[in-house]
Amino acid sequence: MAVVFKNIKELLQVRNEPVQFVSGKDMAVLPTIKNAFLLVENGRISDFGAMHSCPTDKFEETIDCTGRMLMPTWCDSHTHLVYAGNRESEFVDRIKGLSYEDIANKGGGILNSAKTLQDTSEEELYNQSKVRLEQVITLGTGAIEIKSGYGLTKAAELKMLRVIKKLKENYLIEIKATFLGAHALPKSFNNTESYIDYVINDIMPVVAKEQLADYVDVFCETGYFSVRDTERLLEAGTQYGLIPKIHVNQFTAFGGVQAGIKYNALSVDHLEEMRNEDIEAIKNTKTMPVALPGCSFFLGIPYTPARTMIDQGLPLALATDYNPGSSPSGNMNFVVSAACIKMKITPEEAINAATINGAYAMGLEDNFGTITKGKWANVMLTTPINSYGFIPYAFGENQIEHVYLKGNKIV
Ligand SMILES: N=CN[C@@H](CCC(=O)O)C(=O)O
Ligand SMILES: [Zn+2]
Repeated sequence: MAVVFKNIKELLQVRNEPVQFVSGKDMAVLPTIKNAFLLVENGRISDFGAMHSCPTDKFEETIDCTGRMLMPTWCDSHTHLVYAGNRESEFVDRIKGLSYEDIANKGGGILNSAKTLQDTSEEELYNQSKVRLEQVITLGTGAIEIKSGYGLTKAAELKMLRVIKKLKENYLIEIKATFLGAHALPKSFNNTESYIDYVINDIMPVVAKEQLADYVDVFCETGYFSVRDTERLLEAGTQYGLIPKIHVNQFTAFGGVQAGIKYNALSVDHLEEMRNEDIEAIKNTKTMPVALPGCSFFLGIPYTPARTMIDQGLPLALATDYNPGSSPSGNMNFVVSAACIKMKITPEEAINAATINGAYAMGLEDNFGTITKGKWANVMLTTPINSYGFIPYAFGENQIEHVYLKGNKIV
C-alpha cells in the first residue's frame, strides 16, 4: 500500500540522517522542506523531498496538502492517562486557596485516585481510559507513555498495567508502559521503607515476569519517597530489566536528579525546582530532562527553567503529564504553546522537544519523532496556516486537521 502526500506547504522536522535527540543550540534548528512531498509505503516513510522530485508513478492514494503543513505526530513521554473518575472537587478546593500538599493532607490527591481506581473494575477502567486515548490521538499524539501508580496494591497496579497492555493491543498509537508503584505511600503502610519492600518484592517480580512494563518510576519528593527509597527502587528495577524514568524536583530539590543520573535514567521529569548542581548533573549524560508545563499551569507552581537549561546546552522534552490531579489535559498543542509562552522557548525548540526528544524519552527515536526514511509514518496535517509558529501562537486552538498512524488515516 503506497500513499503520497503532495503539495505540502512545508514538511517539518525533516532529518536525512537520524538523530537520537537534539540539545542546546541545536534545539533551535527545525529542518523543513517547502513545497514538498512525502511517500509512505506499508506504513513507513519511504521517500520525501521537494515537489519537483516527486515520483510520478501511480500510487493507491494521493493526498493533496495544498496550504497545509505536514509533521511528525507529537511524542508524549509522560502521562498517567489510565485512571478512574476525576478530581474535580479538588479543583474547586485549589481555586479556594488550598495547595497540592493541603489537598493531599486532607485525604485527597493520589490516594484519592487510588481508592477510586481500586473500586473500579478492569473493564470500566479500560472504557474510561480509551476515551482519553482516542481524544489525544485526535489532538495529534502518535506515541505515548502511560504509567501505573494509582493502584498502590498489587492487584490494582497489575490491573492498571493490564489496561495499558490492552490499549496497546487495540490501538495503532505507539504505547510504552511504566510501573510507578512508588507513587504515594498507602495508608496501610507505616513508612516508605516497608512499602518499597512490598513494591520490590511483591509487585515488581510479577510486572517483570508478565512483561507489563518497559520502565520503572518513583515520585522522589518531600512527603513521598526519599533519595534512598528512589535508589533502592531503581536498583531493583534495573535488576528486573526495567529502565528508570523518575518524577523529581517538582516541589523540592534534594538530590533526586543525581539519583536518576546514577541509575542511568532515560528521563528525569518535572524539574520545576532546579539548582545549578542539578543542571550540571544532567550535562553530558544520556538522560533526557522532561518539562511538564500543563502541571505548572494547572497547579500554579513554577515552570521548569527550560530557557536556562537549553542555554546551558541541555536537551529538553515536553510532555503533558495527563493525570486527574495536576494536569487533567492530554493536549500536546497546549503544552507546546505554554512552553513557548511561559518558558520562553521558540517554536523550533518546542517542536523538537515535543517530537524527537519526546520519542527519545520513550526509547522510540529509531522509529518516531522525525521525518526520516524507514520511520513509521505517524504524521499529522495542519489546517491551512501561514507558518508553523502559528501552532503555539494560537494557544487553546487546535490546528491539527488529520492524523495518520503507521500510514493509516485515523482522524
Ligand atoms: N507528581 C506526581 N504525580 C503526578 C500527579 C499525581 C496526582 O496528583 O494525581 C504528576 O506527575 O504530577
Ligand atoms: Zn507524572
